[in-house]
Amino acid sequence: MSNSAPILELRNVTKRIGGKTIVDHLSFDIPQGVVFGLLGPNGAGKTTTIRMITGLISMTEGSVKIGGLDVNSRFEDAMKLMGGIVENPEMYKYLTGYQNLIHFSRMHEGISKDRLKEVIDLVGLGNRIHDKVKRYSLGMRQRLGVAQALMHRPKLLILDEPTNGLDPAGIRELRDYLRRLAREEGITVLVSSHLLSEMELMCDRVAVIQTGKLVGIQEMGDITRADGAGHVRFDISRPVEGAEIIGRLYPEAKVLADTSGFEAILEREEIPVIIEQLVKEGFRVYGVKASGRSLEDKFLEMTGSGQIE
Ligand SMILES: Nc1ncnc2c1ncn2[C@@H]1O[C@H](COP(=O)(O)OP(=O)(O)OP(=O)(O)O)[C@@H](O)[C@H]1O
Repeated sequence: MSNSAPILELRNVTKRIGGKTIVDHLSFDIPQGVVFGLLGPNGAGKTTTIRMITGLISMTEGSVKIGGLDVNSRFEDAMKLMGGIVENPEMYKYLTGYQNLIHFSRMHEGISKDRLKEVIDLVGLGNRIHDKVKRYSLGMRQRLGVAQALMHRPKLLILDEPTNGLDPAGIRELRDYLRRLAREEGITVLVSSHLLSEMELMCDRVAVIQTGKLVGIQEMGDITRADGAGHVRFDISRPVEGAEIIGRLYPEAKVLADTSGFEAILEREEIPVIIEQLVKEGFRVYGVKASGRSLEDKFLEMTGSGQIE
């Protein structure tokens, strides 16, 4: 397998249950070493997709390859390349974190104590690993789960809704070490979430799914690029009046005024037209600032719905 070969390939992956299509011909590739997000509202089919990738349920149609190995025909070899937490990781609360890892290491061949130390350090549990799991915060249990999923050196780590129940500090921590895994260890990470803001911070690339269908794939770099459409802020005199004029000129721009100016979602080429118009109408323009478009805007544009958090 060359370095540029995708670590995960989905082709027309479909799940029908009782005549209902839950996942509908989903096709996408995930390259190595990225943090890839599966984003969609509740019930979009994220968990069902992940359960098919991890072999927990069968596909009705389509194929999944992990590291070029077909999950149907080469199940065991494909699974060796993957580590995942799909359902909540079942840890033994009355054992220490370390005892739990020792227990789970017996499910694989040849995991050394050195390797355990490595994964413990990687998830930052070094100073608490000999505490009982019942004393761990949710974030620490989550990290212990990741350590367990990583011990056999998988190339692909799959986490279903990993931020569920974490507080903002926990989410930031999780995000930082997932990104570190991708960067330093070359591990590819697939995470699912229904929270746009988290995906935007955590992922390099995001696939948006809705009612089981792929709506779009987006590079985070593209979304935050300032030369495409974006949020633009105009500081002007008489902002409410100015906003009204621009709103009439560009009804798609969602113009929003406040006391010192207004903001609008605009294409780059619309900006000089607006400046010209404002000056012509006698407004004083004190400043114009383009900022990158958020994933939320892009998500709304792709799904055409308000189903976001
Ligand atoms: N075994 C099943 N039988 C019938 N319907 C199912 C089954 N499993 C899932 N579904 C339905 O398929 C749809 C997608 O479910 P899934 O759990 O994959 O969504 P999700 O995107 O992961 O959402 P959530 O974030 O709520 O978990 C839902 O409408 C769900 O009710």
